[in-house]
Amino acid sequence: MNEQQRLLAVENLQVTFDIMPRNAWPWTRPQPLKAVNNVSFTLNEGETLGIVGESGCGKSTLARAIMGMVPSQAGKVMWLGEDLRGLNLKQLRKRRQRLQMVFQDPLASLSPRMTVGDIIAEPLRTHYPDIKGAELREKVDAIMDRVGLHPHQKNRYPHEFSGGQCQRVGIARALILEPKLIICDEPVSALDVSVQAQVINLLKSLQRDMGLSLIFIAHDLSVVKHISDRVMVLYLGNVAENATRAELFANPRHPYTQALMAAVPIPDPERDRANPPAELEGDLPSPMNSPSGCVFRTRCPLATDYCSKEIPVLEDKTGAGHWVACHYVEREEKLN
Ligand SMILES: Nc1ncnc2c1ncn2[C@@H]1O[C@H](COP(=O)(O)OP(=O)(O)OP(=O)(O)O)[C@@H](O)[C@H]1O
Repeated sequence: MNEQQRLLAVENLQVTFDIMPRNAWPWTRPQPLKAVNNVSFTLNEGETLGIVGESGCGKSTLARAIMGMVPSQAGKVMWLGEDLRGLNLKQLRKRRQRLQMVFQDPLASLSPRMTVGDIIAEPLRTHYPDIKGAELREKVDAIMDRVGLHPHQKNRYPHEFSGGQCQRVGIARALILEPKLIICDEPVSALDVSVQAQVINLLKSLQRDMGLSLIFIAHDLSVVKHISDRVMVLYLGNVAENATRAELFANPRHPYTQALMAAVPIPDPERDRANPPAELEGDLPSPMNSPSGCVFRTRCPLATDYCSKEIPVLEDKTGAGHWVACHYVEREEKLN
């Protein structure tokens, strides 16, 4: 590790929901749905981690579990060396000043009855009630200006703004407490393609100028490519692969990552055009009934009998931080 400070270390995090089957008898027991299974990763100050995977693979649940918005049953969420899972709500609220979230649906995540100025000021009012009047207005104006909104728009309501502008309001609200990390849960997937690039560029410039760390969640590898330092691929609540952006895009190793790449026709000079990876077939299995052994085996072109018996360990296959959970990806030490 370099000199950067370790902000977040998620260790073997597990989130299970108890689900009542449809048309269940009153005496039926709820069934466990493993949404996040033994997920581990680290994030340093100033770093951006992209998290990708199909719909339902546990990205949002992971984000919410880190924030303490859904309960996790096992593991650790080490934030600046302290396990957030061991804190009570009051302590957690205090830590959340430095740990903010931006949500997928910009309009739905903003209160329709509040002006955008009040929405942006609310976290400051809650955490620092002494800041008011001109000082509060100045802070709101400055942050609106920083995210590309005109401060004179602060008396308007969210429905008067476009989707992209609402997302800027959401980002301003997250920024006003000067966080160290913002978890962006699919912040651009509800936006038009032309607006997506603007919001991604805004986040990139904020990250650079303010030394922020970001966790950027998306379905699409092409979206995280432009913003991430590292990329983690999730499948059915499990980490399939985690590598630097350059490594992952030049040399995707897990068959699931390869299939995701094949599904997104991005013009990419690093891709091997002669041997394109196979596209993904079939649907994501239900997390209430995960396949035994390797969870990806039912859709994997490499799967053998062995994969149904043994769970692959997430292993650094290069010795240089390219983590893959697959029995058939060979270890190959990188000689530096
Ligand atoms: N509050 C909840 N109660 C029960 N099950 C839940 C809850 N939240 C999520 N799930 C289930 O957990 C699994 C993971 O869902 P999650 O929303 O985290 O996936 P995702 O990868 O973020 O999907 P998307 O990209 O569609 O948002 C899904 O099977 C989902 O139905």
